[in-house]
Amino acid sequence: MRMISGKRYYGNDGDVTDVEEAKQFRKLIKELLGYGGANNPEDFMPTLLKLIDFNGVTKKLRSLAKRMDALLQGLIEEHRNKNKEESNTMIDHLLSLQHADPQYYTDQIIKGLLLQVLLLAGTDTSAVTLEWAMSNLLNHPEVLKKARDELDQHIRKEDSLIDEPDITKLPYLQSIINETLRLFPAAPLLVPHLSSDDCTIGGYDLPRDTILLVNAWAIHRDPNLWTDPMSFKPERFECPGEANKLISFGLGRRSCPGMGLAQRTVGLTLGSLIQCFDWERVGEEEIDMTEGKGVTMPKVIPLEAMCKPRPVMRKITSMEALGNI
Ligand code: HEM
Repeated sequence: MRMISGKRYYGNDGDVTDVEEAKQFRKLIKELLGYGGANNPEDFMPTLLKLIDFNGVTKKLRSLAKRMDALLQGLIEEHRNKNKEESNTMIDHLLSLQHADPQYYTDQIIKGLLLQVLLLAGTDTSAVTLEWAMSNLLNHPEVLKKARDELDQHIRKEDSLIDEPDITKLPYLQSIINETLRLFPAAPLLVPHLSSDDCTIGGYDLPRDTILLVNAWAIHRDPNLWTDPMSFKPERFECPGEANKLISFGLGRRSCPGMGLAQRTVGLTLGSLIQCFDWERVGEEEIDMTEGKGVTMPKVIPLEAMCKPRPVMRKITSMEALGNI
């Protein structure tokens, strides 16, 4: 949200911009993601069940949409009334596009882009992938060490931090992300598709207008496709072509348009966490890897870990304190 609106909504109360607004935002996002993963019987018997609003989902969704719309409209108005020189957020940029092309960039379109593309499709997917990646690393210290060695070898200067161009030159870090997306895809059933015509998939005849869910989670663990599928082994991606078997971002025309951005942000954040801190589990026992419900497959038990700054971090913070950065 800091990129989108310049406000911080997550963290401790002392860190967020407006405690009440932050609480309201977090509650709305949680509700929204919960409904995204819900199996709604109305989708399967629309005519009959919609009439009686079978389990009240439609009503709850309408109320949720109204509250979310009001929050986003409030943010747009705040930015509209702000001094443009002071602010450089995504809302500001979308408002300047509105200025140039008011017919297309209406408030409605801006709210849709903010909510669906940036917040729903872009944020939680990348955040849960990072959490699963860190959990895997903490359960496999030898992999964590290998990743740290790769980073230290590549970034030799002791006061330099990993930057975006480094990511493509860190194949082991990339393999860790691929292996995380294989075992814990952030969209395990991708996004529901609807057949626009009669078709045959995998020997099954699908009439037009059938909802089709692709079980990426199961395909990524299929022993006919992967050797030792249940084990976390980033090295498997050293074999050319293995990464092409992943469908964590979907395939074809409706595949994820944010794939490049996600790979950069997850790579840069994970690389920075490994480069800047030494990590350990809180206790002796392994991190629990049980998957929870929800459209982006969160962990049932959120990750908790201990970290200690590495020398590069200490160097950079002391240079910062001296005003050299
Ligand atoms: C690790 C991070 C991410 C994962 C695993 C992921 C995965 C996916 C998947 C599986 C789909 C559906 C593809 C299909 O059904 O065939 C999708 C769609 C989409 N993603 Fe992502 N995504 C991620 C990050 C992002 C980011 C950062 C953005 C944008 C900022 C984004 C924007 C979208 C949009 C707009 C769609 C809908 C595309 C359409 O319906 O045509 N995603 N994503």
